[in-house]
Amino acid sequence: MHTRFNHALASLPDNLRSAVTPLLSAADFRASFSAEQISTLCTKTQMDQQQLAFALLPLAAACAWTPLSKFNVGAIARGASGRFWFGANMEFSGATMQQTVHAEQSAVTHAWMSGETVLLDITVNYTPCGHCRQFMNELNSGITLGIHLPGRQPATLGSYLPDAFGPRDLNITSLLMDPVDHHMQVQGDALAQLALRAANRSHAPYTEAWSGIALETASGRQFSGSYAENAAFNPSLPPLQAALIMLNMAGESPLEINRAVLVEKDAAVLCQQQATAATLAALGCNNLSVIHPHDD
Ligand SMILES: O=c1ccn([C@H]2C[C@H](O)[C@@H](CO)O2)c(=O)[nH]1
Ligand SMILES: [Zn+2]
Repeated sequence: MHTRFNHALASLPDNLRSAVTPLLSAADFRASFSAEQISTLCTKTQMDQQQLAFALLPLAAACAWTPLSKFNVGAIARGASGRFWFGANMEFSGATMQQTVHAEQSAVTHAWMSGETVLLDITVNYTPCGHCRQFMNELNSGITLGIHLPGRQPATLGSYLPDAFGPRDLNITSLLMDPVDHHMQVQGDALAQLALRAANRSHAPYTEAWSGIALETASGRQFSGSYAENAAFNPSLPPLQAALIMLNMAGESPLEINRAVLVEKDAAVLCQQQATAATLAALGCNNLSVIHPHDD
């Protein structure tokens, strides 16, 4: 089991701690539980799914990477598949504040990158900031997404974001988590192909500046991330952040990246390269290659 869970695990009720420890200890644990695992945990703890989500939040928050604030936010997104997806905030020393990942963005992106196509709700240990409310308004579940906070009545994103500005205001019908394929192609090794697949799945209906990245860590594992654009532009999540979320959820350190390949559409109106290189450099990785594919 990753040592980051030790402290949070000790704070859980006894029956939950004993039921969840073997799951956290699995070699392939990636900060997510299947519907079947959730139902077993509910039975063993006599909790319903929502009580369980609240009870698991300390484990999600234990995944936070917070060198700046030491303020650990945990989120758990629940997919239509019945899976629970952890999310946690990530901050980067030596980069800019804009590179920060919020826990809600982490949980949403974790689910999306893993193949979930609809989210039902999200449970968070603090109230979602305005930026996260706007980020989540890009989802295909829209304002019906459930929001669960400790000590509050369950509510919808719509009630937390009245008078919302969203994709429809810009006549966009393709929403975040809708499956897409941009059919770009590149030559290159396995890491380049992984980055390409991420770019082909990216959500960038406002600019069509599709991009994706793949990272290889010192242990040889590879992680990819797709760009997620937002109707309000600024809350967009760059591809590097999506890949860092996946790397972090899998229990790897952002300081152990050896190599990165960024795939971004040729002659696009945006450019991820400089910002990506700057944040990677802050994490000690100066080995970024960039590939510009063409449409097929
Ligand atoms: O909705 C929120 C608000 C803040 N944070 C994180 C961002 C930053 O890392 C830290 C302090 O704002 O908390 C979240 O993850 N979600
Ligand atoms: Zn936020």
